[in-house]
Amino acid sequence: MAVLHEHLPFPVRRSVLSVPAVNVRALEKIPGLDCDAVILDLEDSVAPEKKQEARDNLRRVFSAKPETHCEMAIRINPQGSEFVGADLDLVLDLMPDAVLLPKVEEAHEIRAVADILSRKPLDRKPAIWAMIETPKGVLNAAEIAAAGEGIACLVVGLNDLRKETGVLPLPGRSYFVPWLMQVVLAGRAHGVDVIDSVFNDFRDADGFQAECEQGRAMGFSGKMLIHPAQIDAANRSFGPDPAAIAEAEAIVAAFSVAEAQDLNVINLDGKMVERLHLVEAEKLLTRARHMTERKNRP
Ligand SMILES: CC(C)(COP(=O)(O)OP(=O)(O)OC[C@H]1O[C@@H](n2cnc3c(N)ncnc32)[C@H](O)[C@@H]1OP(=O)(O)O)[C@@H](O)C(=O)NCCC(=O)NCCSC(=O)C[C@H](O)C(=O)O
Ligand SMILES: [Mg+2]
Repeated sequence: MAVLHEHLPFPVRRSVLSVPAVNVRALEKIPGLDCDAVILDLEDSVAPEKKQEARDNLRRVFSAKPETHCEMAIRINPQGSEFVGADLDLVLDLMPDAVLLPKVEEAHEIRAVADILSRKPLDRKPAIWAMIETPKGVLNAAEIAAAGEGIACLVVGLNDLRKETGVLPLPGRSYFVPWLMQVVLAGRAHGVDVIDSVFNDFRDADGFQAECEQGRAMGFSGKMLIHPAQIDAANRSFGPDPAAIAEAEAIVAAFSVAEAQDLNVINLDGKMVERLHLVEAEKLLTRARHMTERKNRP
């Protein structure tokens, strides 16, 4: 699983595609998709009477020992549901890169799952990702991000949040923006990655592009997706663009000359550039190199 990610000092999660675990045809497509991560969904996209069939499908997927280019997360059913025990047993058997918990509202939910994962002696434990998709989840996002114990990513779920709050889906997600920013701030404060919500109308390419750009501007690392047609636009929007790469290269070059060695701030073409920008530039170039390597892999 996720072989290229292991060589990266930080994750790349521009495009995080949800694939219903009950849909065999969709599961078979994963190796050919250029997304950074896949969420194998046992929750909302799987009817109650199909949950076991969906788990069996995932056993087959993992028995093929997939060495995919992307992270593999399994989204389990909510804690307290009749399905979660069997879902967690599956996670312990299959050892995906991450387990995604839906509708998380309090930090103890993260710790409970971390505790279950820690009962099995494992070299490498699945990371814990949390869906923030209820009013309480948004209010407690900082506490959830600070739960420690393997929490690695917050994923916003606006479908549930709309259902729970009655806030209307207006253009530009106007009334959701403060809550989205609250999740971004919570994640960034605690070194936890943040992924924007799905965009349901997968045939509306312009609307999707606009929402990716908005998510990028808000500070999200990437977007949860529902359809393969959304992958390229998400990769473009959340990946470094050519202008940003050129700027990063100029910053690295400017700081590498002998006269800049003992300077913390320099003048680069009339703009103040500090060493913190150098760190950012180096990170961006590493990300860009990783993406090019992945595109060029055989
Ligand atoms: C939305 C869909 C049901 C549409 O599916 P379909 O009608 O099959 O679309 P297409 O005919 O356009 O599909 C073309 C081919 O692409 C494959 N496909 C489609 N979706 C996926 C996918 N997600 N992963 C992999 N492959 C996919 C189809 O099989 C077609 O293949 P082929 O027949 O060979 O041409 C469907 O896209 C879908 O089910 N999407 C995912 C739904 C899902 O995962 N829902 C849960 C996540 S959303 C969420 O979590 C919300 C959150 O909780 C919140 O509260 O906001
Ligand atoms: Mg949801």
